Amino acid sequence: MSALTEMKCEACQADAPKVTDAELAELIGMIPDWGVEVRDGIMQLERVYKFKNFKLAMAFTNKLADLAEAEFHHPGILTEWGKVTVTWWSHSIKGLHKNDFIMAAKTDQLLD
Ligand SMILES: C[C@H](O)[C@H](O)[C@H]1CNC2=NC(N)=NC(=O)C2=N1
Repeated sequence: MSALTEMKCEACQADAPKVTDAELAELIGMIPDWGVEVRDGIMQLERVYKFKNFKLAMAFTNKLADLAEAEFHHPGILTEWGKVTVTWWSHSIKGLHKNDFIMAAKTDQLLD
């Protein structure tokens, strides 16, 4: 159980600061299975989860949807046969907020 999974997302206002480079370096080290991608200039966290079939991939997707609703912070999700690609970033600031790292850690917990 990492410190991130103990935290709750905070309401992310449009003027909320993006994580600094130093915060990014510290936080990404707490979610070692996640990578950083930049798409259309927006920094995002991304991980691909592998499953035995589509039914298991979909079950994971539905659990993730419940988590997102509970935290009111929502991922990008690509669900395919045997894999789910999850992407976290904060729409309101067009970049990464601590919320995204919290949600990535909580996404990993869905596998437990
Ligand atoms: C309209 C806006 O996207 C929503 O109000 C909330 C809910 N979910 C959200 N999810 C994410 N990832 N970022 C947001 O800024 C966000 N804002």
